[in-house]
Amino acid sequence: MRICVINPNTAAAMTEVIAAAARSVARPDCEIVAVTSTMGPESIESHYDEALAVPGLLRAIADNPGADGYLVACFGDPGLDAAREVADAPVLGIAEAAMHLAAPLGRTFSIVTTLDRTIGRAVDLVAHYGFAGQCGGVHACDIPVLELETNPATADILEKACSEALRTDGSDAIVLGCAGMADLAQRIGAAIDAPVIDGVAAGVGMLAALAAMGGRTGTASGEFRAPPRKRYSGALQDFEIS
Ligand SMILES: O=C(O)C[C@H]1NC(=O)NC1=O
Repeated sequence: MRICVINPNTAAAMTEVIAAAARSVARPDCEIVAVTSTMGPESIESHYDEALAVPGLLRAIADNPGADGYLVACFGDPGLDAAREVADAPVLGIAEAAMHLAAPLGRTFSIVTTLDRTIGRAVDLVAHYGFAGQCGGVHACDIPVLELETNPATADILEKACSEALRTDGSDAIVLGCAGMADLAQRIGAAIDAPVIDGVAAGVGMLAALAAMGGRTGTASGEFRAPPRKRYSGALQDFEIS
């Protein structure tokens, strides 16, 4: 089994964090291929960044054919539907996966993301995935994405934000709102004595289960079948990937 985990920003150091989290839960027979986008923003912290991250994500999928599943390792789940039209195997986003695995762990979960400007996107995804009744709230820890790895106080700040979120919302579990937080899930879970779900690990587990069940998208008649062929111009003139 092979699962392709794609960091849609261009920060290779963050991809290493993501890869380690993915491999920490992967089955022995599951190879994790970790990919860093080759074009687009160095981090994704706005709608603008999300939009500009999608071509690199789609290119990464097209350049890694034949995986049994693909994981979009960015909490905004950028380009998820387009990725499903291009991929030849199931595609999950880490926000989607984290919410699905947090739901059975209590009555409600809280999300702790990076900058407060990304809260709205997370709220939209909660509604989109059908968890509006189970998400007690979305909060920001106010650490920029690329500072998660460089700020020595990240773990303490995030632990405090998660503890505050549980108390404020009365929630039972935490969803970490950034792929760059993946290495802190277990430490924070122990510190606040509550389940803390990282979407990278959640996504790898769900994709492995889907692969074992023969799950697939992109059926000949389904919405996520290959897109119609057409010309693209300008910077996308040679962006032929399907
Ligand atoms: O939306 C966010 O703040 C987190 C999101 N941005 C990013 O570059 N990787 C992520 O997981």
